[in-house]
Amino acid sequence: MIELRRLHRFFGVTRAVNDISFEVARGEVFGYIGPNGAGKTTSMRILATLELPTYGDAMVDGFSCINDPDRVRRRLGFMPDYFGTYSDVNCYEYLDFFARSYGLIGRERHRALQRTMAFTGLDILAEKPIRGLSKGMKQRLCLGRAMIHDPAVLILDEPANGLDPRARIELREMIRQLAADGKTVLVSSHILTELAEMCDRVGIVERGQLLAVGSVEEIQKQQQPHREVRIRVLEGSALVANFLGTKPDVSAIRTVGEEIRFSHIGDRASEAQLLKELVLAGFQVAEFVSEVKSLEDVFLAVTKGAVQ
Ligand SMILES: Nc1ncnc2c1ncn2[C@@H]1O[C@H](COP(=O)(O)OP(=O)(O)OP(=O)(O)O)[C@@H](O)[C@H]1O
Repeated sequence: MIELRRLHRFFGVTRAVNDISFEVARGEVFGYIGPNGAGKTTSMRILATLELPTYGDAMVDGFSCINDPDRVRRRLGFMPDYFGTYSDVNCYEYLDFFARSYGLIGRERHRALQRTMAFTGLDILAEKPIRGLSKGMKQRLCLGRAMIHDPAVLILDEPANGLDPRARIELREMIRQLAADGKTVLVSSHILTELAEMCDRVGIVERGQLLAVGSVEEIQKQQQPHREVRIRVLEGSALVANFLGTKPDVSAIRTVGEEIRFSHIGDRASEAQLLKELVLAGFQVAEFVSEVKSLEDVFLAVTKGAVQ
């Protein structure tokens, strides 16, 4: 549904986007992560047809942002990182204005407004003037504005910026719900942990370049192919250590009391197989924990902290 094809955008000597390519499938939530100035906003603005690339192209549902901007706009909702809200209108009037701008009329517009206000939880605040809304509610309103024409693709530029923990969780749930409804979502952030739970895949960008792409687990595997595993048995840890020593994908075995730690090369399935073998060998395994690097760790391993 989204495709960046060798996308470039230069501003003078600044290579804001420098040869970025990736694809996002229907119903997927893709996290676009990078430090300030990495090029996230610029590539999202190109997808939203607000900016033209220097080279390359960006596609939405198969339509080019350069050659077919009107078709792209029909299929895409964009929530910018800074958005203007008209403070003297109420929530209903604000969304109604955008519904009319998208050419929705009559019953269709009414249904779009009902659907959007119910989804964003703004139905109870329909009459409230925008100047009286909290930051979290304004963010919901802006999400509502981006989805009023029921687009297949949503581009959300740092939507969680400045939200309190509860509002962040609510936003995450709304994004997951959109994906469950078949929408494709590209969401950016420089707050890494915030994206880990809501994204199917992430792309890490820095200085206009895509440094890594895939699920957090895949990127973690590329960075460090083995995982640290910690197991606890009720008794016989020395025997377990001997048993593990016979396995070719296990190394660096350490025993502390009834706890055994080791490095394991393999995926989740081979870990589960190892656990099964331990249990079948008669060991009473009380705990089996595999430590996956957090998104934060992956990000630090991939990026260099460079700015331009
Ligand atoms: N219109 C412009 N003119 C000149 N330089 C620009 C322009 N827009 C962006 N840049 C530069 O391009 C680079 C990438 O900026 P961009 O806003 O895309 O990054 P970002 O990853 O979205 O960062 P942030 O998290 O701060 O929003 C930066 O160095 C920025 O200064």
